[in-house]
Amino acid sequence: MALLEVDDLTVQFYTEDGVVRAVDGFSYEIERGETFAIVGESGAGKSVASLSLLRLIERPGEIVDGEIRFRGRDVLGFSQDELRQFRGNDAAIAFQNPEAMLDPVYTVGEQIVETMRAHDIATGEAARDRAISLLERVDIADPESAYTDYPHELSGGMAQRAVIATALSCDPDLLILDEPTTGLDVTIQAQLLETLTDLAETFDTAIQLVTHDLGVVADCCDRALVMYAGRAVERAPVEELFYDPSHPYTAGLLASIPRIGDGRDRLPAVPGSPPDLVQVPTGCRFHPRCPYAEDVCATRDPKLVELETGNPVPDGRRPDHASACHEHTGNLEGGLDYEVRIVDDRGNDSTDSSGQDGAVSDGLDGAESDGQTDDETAPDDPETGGDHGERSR
Ligand SMILES: Nc1ncnc2c1ncn2[C@@H]1O[C@H](COP(=O)(O)OP(=O)(O)OP(=O)(O)O)[C@@H](O)[C@H]1O
Repeated sequence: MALLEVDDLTVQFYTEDGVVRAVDGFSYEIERGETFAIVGESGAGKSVASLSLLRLIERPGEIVDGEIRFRGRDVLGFSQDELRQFRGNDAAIAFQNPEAMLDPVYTVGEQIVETMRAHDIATGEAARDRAISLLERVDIADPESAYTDYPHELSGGMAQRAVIATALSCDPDLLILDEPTTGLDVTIQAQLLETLTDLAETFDTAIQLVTHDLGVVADCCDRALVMYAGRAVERAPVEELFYDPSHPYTAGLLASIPRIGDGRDRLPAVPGSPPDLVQVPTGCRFHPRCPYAEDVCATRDPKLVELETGNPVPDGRRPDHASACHEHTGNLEGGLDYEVRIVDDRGNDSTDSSGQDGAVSDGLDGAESDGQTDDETAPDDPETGGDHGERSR
């Protein structure tokens, strides 16, 4: 049994413009201890999907369908008491904006201790010691001093670490991190990602990482799900996603990551913008932006299918690699093959390609799992790809 199973999750917001289906029939699962990414452009529904896990969707929003199971328990059926226990003890969330999570009138230490007290984890001296050791675990240089600091006395990176320490204080099995590195300096970002990878291993904590930045995914995730207009369009182990993307949207996102040896002045982004979620396009939601769209794409909604079999992904089954594109159900007349050019740090090309017209992905140094992080290179070096967070938006 997976740690977390999400089946057919559907979340709506009732707005003046109409019903926004922010998450629509969304399914995935996370195993114990794994680092799983949900990636996509702004407005794809990543945060709404994450908030739903802790039942934090508020009016005018509502979870209208689907199931969320945590270690087999039905989260949507929890009583208020069970929910209170679940939040923090089983699953915790840390948002991009530390200011929104840390109360300015209490010290960092007081906030971590209070979280532990509220969840019956520790009180008094034991809570203080545990808080300081957590601040140390998230690599805050002087944890004793950070303990007595007010949030405004911490830098952005340190405040983000304090938020993560708070989220970890009740030893959750699942830590949800929503854009944890956005807005941070490249070097700090790389250090934080390293800390997260270490934490996941040491605490055996699963991480759901929400990001628009595929570079971040390459740095620290095991598997990833690409989300577009409320739906999963591709799911795969990270290496496979980078080296063998099977959805044109994923390939488009990959093409906008700067990389070593990239001589382009401007990085291509996926053309166009995400659809209005009140009135999503018919057929494949991505078809108006897709360079390969054929007639069938405008009329028929592609299901998420396993690439190996071409069959829909059964509920509760973890696919190796799945994609929601007519290409993989044989409905497209022309075939899609992306050219993937891997450029190593010596600038050598090794192109693995079946080649095709107008391939969009070319070069993926971010996928190399050689342990090298951006902090080993100059932050403003255009060849490091370190500022991909800004540019891939
Ligand atoms: N409180 C709300 N009221 C109305 N609609 C909302 C609300 N919150 C979210 N939405 C809708 O849900 C969609 C998905 O929002 P969500 O925040 O999950 O996107 P995201 O992928 O996390 O993007 P970002 O990275 O910008 O946060 C939005 O485009 C918006 O239409």
